[in-house]
Amino acid sequence: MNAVNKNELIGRKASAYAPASTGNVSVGFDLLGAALVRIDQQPLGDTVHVEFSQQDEMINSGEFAHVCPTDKMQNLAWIAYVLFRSKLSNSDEYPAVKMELVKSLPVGSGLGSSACSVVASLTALNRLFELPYTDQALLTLMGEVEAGASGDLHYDNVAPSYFGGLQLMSPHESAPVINLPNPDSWYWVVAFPGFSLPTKEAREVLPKQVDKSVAIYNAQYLSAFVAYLYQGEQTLAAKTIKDVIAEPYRADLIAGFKSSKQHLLEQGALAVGISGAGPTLFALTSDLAQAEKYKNYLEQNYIQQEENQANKGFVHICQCAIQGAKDIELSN
Ligand SMILES: Nc1ncnc2c1ncn2[C@@H]1O[C@H](COP(=O)(O)OP(=O)(O)O)[C@@H](O)[C@H]1O
Ligand SMILES: N[C@@H](CCOP(=O)(O)O)C(=O)O
Repeated sequence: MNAVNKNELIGRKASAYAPASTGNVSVGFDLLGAALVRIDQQPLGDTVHVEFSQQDEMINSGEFAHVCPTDKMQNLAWIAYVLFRSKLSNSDEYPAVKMELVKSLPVGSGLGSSACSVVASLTALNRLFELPYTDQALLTLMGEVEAGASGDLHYDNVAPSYFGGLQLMSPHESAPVINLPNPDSWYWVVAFPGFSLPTKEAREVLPKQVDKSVAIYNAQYLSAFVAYLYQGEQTLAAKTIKDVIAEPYRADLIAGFKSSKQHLLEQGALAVGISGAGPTLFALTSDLAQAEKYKNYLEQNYIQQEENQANKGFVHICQCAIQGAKDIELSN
């Protein structure tokens, strides 16, 4: 491409919205994740707008812009862009990029906030550059950037945020994710208490090895969960959600988690667990009226009410989002 054509690209725009996700879903540590959509259809995720421009530029906007690093080289959305570009064989043929990250999720929340920025950024860029990367290549880039933030490679946030649905990571590189049947009868009540728990920190408390009995329980719960979903037994599947790997070590890091979990299970919740690495709690029910009750309870009892918090807590009723960033089209 010659210089004139390069200039002609200036002003071309693309955008992407990446939904929040809940990693692990308790029963599949680092292997299972669900994309989330609020039932009131309000956004719960990040949006990225990109545009070919004369010079590189990055701006943060949105409700949680204040929690984003101001130095663009520290911002995962921009780090993703640098990696995206570094692996393009014809990178020199394209102009600079102006990026706006509309940050709608708190950081260190357990809702895949870092993944949202990475997925929205790479999806928007792939559109802007006219799809140089396949889904699989893009997923690999997403995993690489996410690993830089959390300390370990795990796809359980980026995969659902990009593809939507309830995604199980496959051991086969050629088909890295399995889209499980969508548990459409479930309402996910997600409560972010208003304080952050960095994923890196929540991974450091986990033991490096697990007992044989724990490995067997984990295999039993996860395999039964998947089998029930394929049998259409969504309630049984939800009741099979149990975390024997991370929750025993992380629960004490999250003020109010144990008491809220006990209360919600007594009220009939199908499952209650830590969303991702926490501190967000999720509770499942197939009854919307119950979901509203859990929401009220969590607003009163799980959300931290202190003044001067950097983040405000929130509780939302969600469902598993069918669409991820890949299929959500935004008008610029
Ligand atoms: N755009 C971004 N969105 C979220 N986190 C970001 C972003 N850019 C840089 N970061 C940094 O990456 C780290 C993400 O923390 P992490 O606990 O993994 O978040 P989460 O669990 O919410 O995904 C934080 O140190 C945060 O400051
Ligand atoms: N599998 C990861 C999930 C981290 O999710 P996040 O939303 O807290 O970043 C883990 O449990 O560490």
